[in-house]
Amino acid sequence: MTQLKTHILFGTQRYGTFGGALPDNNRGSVVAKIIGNNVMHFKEFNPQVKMWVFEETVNGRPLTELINTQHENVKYLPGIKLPRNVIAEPNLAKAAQDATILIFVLPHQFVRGACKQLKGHIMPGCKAISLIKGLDTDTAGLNLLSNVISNSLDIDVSVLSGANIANEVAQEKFCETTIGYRNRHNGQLFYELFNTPYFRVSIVNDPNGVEMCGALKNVVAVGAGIVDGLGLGDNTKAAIIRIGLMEMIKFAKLLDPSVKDSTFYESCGVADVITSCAGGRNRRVAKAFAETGKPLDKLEKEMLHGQKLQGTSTCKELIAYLRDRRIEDE
Ligand SMILES: NC(=O)C1=CN([C@@H]2O[C@H](COP(=O)(O)OP(=O)(O)OC[C@H]3O[C@@H](n4cnc5c(N)ncnc54)[C@H](O)[C@@H]3O)[C@@H](O)[C@H]2O)C=CC1
Ligand SMILES: O=C(CO)COP(=O)(O)O
Repeated sequence: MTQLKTHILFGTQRYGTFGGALPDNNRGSVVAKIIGNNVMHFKEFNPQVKMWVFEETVNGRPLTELINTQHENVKYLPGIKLPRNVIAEPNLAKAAQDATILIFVLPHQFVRGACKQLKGHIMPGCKAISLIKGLDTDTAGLNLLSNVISNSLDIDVSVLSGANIANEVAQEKFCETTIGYRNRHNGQLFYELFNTPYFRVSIVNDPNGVEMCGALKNVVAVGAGIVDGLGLGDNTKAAIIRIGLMEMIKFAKLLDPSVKDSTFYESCGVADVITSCAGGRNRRVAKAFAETGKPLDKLEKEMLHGQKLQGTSTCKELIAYLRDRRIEDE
């Protein structure tokens, strides 16, 4: 309750949700649904949620206009009603205008571009949370996307990650998720914003651990997909999952020795590895790759509407990092 009073002193809060997604997986809209409902329950939150949507034409009309009139992302999340207080906005700077909280839910390759557009257009003291599962691929060396956002915009960035396949969350099937905070006050604020009876949030003071889990599990899921595509069986897949999790821990600690073991037992750790190796896109595309031998970019076009598979780009970053370290060590 102390937290709530403090928020009221700050005045009302506005939100910008950054993201959209593919037909079978729309993380941005799913999150907008959760937040749109939750802000109605706490009076320190402004009841209007602005959602930046990468604009496109659907049946001859702008997608944002369709969302705002039908309250449904008819292209990417058909059949799921969005709360009426969620307003789609095609202009990024306008969507972020007046926001005191920014939620980043977009594919990793667009983060730097979005930050560039946002620079100089956000409220002082604004705070952010990143739901992105991937690593920055634009610079040499490994870089967390929360750092990219934080350094570009000079704001505090928490992280949310977990076993959260978007379709299932959209249907309100029970799951857990993990928020990693740097600033406890912000962690608690984001707990209030995201927690629901079907989307149960835990908060931990290990943002780097939470973020690395979300990026690294994609690599394990690619391995699981290859095992499935080659028909190697469930025992082999279980071995990939077990060894993969151990390697995730080892790698995360190599990058940041302060990462906590306990984080890997949260939803962002073991649970996300399991769900991604069972039902995620990384697994699905890798399985098709092993089965058909088609080039990856062709499969990305066919199965991901041209978006990049996160597991493989993360793999490339990890290999380059390990290679550079070995060279330095020698
Ligand atoms: N889909 C899922 O089940 C989950 C996704 N996530 C994470 O959420 C983030 C977003 O993932 P998804 O919603 O699945 O999207 P996605 O990876 O399927 O990408 C498609 C989305 O990117 C948008 N887009 C295309 N061009 C763009 C541009 N130039 N700038 C900005 N956006 C553009 C499109 O509007 C489309 O909505 C990713 O980091 C993902 O790892 C996290 C948990 C679950
Ligand atoms: O992160 C996810 C589930 O938690 C979704 O994984 P994919 O990106 O492999 O679909």
